[in-house]
Parts: sequence; C-alpha cells; structure tokens
Amino acid sequence: MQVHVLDHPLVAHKLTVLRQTTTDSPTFRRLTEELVTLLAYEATREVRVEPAAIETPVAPTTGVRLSTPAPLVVPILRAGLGMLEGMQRLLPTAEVGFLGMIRNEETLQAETYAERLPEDLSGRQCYVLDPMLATGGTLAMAIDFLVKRGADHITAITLLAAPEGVRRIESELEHIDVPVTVVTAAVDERLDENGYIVPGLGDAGDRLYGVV
Ligand SMILES: O=P(O)(O)OC[C@H]1O[C@H](OP(=O)(O)OP(=O)(O)O)[C@H](O)[C@@H]1O
Ligand SMILES: O=c1cc[nH]c(=O)[nH]1
Ligand SMILES: [Mg+2]
Repeated sequence: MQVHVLDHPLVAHKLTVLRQTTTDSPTFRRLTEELVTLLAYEATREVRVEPAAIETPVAPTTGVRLSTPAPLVVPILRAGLGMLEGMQRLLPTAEVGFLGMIRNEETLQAETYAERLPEDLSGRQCYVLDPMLATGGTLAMAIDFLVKRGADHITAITLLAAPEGVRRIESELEHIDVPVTVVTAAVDERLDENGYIVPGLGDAGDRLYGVV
C-alpha cells in the first residue's frame, strides 16, 4: 500500500485551522471541502484516461478524456459526506456510491448500516472518502466491500491518519490483490485510549454536522 502525505504549506495551514477547537462548523465544512479538492488533485494522478480526437477552432488534435466506466466516489457516511462536494469539484463526472458505517465507541468495531453501491465494480477505480483513518477498522471494511464487488483500484482520501490504522490496513491488504493508496493531509502521532487520533481534530462527524 502506498501512503501519500501531501506536503504543502496551504494544506498545512488549512489543517491547522481545522484542528483548532474554536473553529465553528461552517468554517470546518468549508475547510474540509477546500482540503479535499487539494488532496483530490494528488489522489487522481493515476485516474484512467483514453485518447480523444477533437477539433480546436484551428486544427484537429488528440487529447485525452476520462475512460469509461467513470470512476466511483464512495463517501463513508456520515463524516465522509463532508468531503463529497470538494471531490466532485475536481471529478464532476464521477458516479457516487454510498456506505454508511459507524464505529462502536465501546468496542471500536465498525458496523455497516447502509450501502448503495453498484453491484458490479469490475474495472472501476474507486475513491473512498473519510476524513479519519483511526484504528483502520472502518476503512478495512469499506475496502473489503469494494474488492468483493470487483473494484480493481482503490484510493482512500483522508484528512488525518493514525500510524496504527495505516499498519492495520497494510496487514489486511496482505490477503488482497488490489492496489490501494491512501492520500492524506497528515499522519498524526498515535491513538488515545478511546481510539481518537492525537493530536487529531476530535470527532469529525460531530464537528461537521453536530452531535447526534
Ligand atoms: O478507523 P476507525 O477506528 O474505524 O475510525 C474512523 C471512523 O470513525 C469516524 O466515523 P464515526 O464512526 O464517528 O461515524 P460518523 O461519521 O457518523 O460520525 C470516521 O469518520 C471514520 O469513519
Ligand atoms: O479521532 C477520531 C477517531 C475516529 N473518528 C473521529 O471522528 N475522530
Ligand atoms: Mg463520528
């Protein structure tokens, strides 16, 4: 698995404001979108394209266009939804599938409560959106879902990752023959005793949408 940490002063600046306790929800949502658009630029470096013959007002030429089938973007509800618009800004023709997953805060096990994905993902490049890769249980389950449907290329875009979660995904992928890349704005220090990323930014879903 490749882990790509975006090393850019604008990303670092926006992430610092995002982490701050005093940043309110509207600002948090806007910064999340902006960060995703920057991360998506890097994450789509290997998006599949095919040659396209076109005519400019001056001459015929050959360029490229996105291959079919279109890439599939998969936000993991709830917090991943806050990343969708930023991703669609860069990849407006992508299709969107949804996974609803929640981590049990006692056991830290992920559970799936909703799924709306194409039945057959053969030949599809998938972009999974979730701001937090903590223990890695949620992302591991999402990857398993996509691979079982036939996805052959998976990129996860996160805002923050914990080293423990990255290691877990790496070890789960030893049994999976699909290339997976994680593109993230930062890999933080560690997890705390409640499975929260340190220093992290708190509960991403709550900060985006409020405590429910
Ligand atoms: O790596 P893990 O240890 O599995 O934790 C990460 C997951 O926890 C958060 O979701 P949460 O369960 O809080 O759901 P929410 O998005 O509805 O808030 C986050 O958005 C990830 O999906
Ligand atoms: O730090 C964390 C860990 C899991 N989920 C979050 O929203 N934040
Ligand atoms: Mg949450």
